[in-house]
Amino acid sequence: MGFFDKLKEGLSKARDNFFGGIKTLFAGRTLDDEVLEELEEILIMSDMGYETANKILTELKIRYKKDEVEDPLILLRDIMTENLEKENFEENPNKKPYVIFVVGVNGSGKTTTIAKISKKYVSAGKSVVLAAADTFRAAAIEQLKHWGNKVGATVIAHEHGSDAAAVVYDSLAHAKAKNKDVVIIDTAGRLHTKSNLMEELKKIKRVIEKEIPGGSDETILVLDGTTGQNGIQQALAFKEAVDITSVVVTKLDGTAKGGIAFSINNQLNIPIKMIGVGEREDDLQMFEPKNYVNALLGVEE
Ligand SMILES: Nc1nc2c(ncn2[C@@H]2O[C@H](COP(=O)(O)OP(=O)(O)OP(=O)(O)O)[C@@H](O)[C@H]2O)c(=O)[nH]1
Repeated sequence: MGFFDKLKEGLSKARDNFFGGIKTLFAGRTLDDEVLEELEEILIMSDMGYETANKILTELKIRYKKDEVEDPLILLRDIMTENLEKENFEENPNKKPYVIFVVGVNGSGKTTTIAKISKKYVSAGKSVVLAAADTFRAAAIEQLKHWGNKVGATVIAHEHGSDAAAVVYDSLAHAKAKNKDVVIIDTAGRLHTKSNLMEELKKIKRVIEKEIPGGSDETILVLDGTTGQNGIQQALAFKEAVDITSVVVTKLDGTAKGGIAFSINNQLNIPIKMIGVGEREDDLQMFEPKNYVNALLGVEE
């Protein structure tokens, strides 16, 4: 299956329940008040947030009149796509070691994401170090070792319960000493309290900044796409603690809504890097706004 077909299959719940209805709604009709009202309802229900839905509608009304478009669905597709486009920060993959700091609550899909990113680098001939800095959950270290073995990355781990920042320090020292290309840092998704977790992440950030000029190259937040507005609140807390550079949204196959991507872009103002649309490893794809919107709306192009 090609990646667009996978994306389409993964987003079928969101398309069947919300966005796909727009195609039927628009079919053979002009965009009168009745149609626009129904569209507004669909957009708001999809989890994209009231403000974003209104922004898209306003733009649609203006451009529909001005551009004299033939197919309003394509115009809507373009406006939704523009709404998701956000310039990604500049990656400098030749910097050594290139440091990727990964955060997110337990179960969001952090491990799957780290495995996928590691594999990408190893396949490109780069040496990868994985830092097992989730020392709180016993199984997390084993899980990371398993993935390290599978993809061919070195895993630096201490004992369960040890200081997470020390694991990060050792991983960076190892990478520098052995001239490794990439360091990916796995972190805890839960500690005794939320403030403990944020303090631990800040401490790790300080260690990275001390050891690597300019700090981490990327700080990725992994977010479960089925959590809706709760997930956005969660993301704000992480953003405040560690300056997120991009978001990976997982489990989009498990949501009937799918508007969360728009909320991330607009409410959090952070670009989306990848999306997960299934449990298999190759279901985590680079995020392409136009493909995403085409798959949601059922537009073939
Ligand atoms: N349906 C679906 N499941 C996913 C996706 N991404 C991850 N999962 C599943 O979600 C579960 C949690 O993923 P992990 O990668 O283990 O998550 P984690 O954040 O590392 O969680 P902990 O190990 O608990 O910290 C696993 O069962 C994954 O297979 C996705 O895009 N779609």
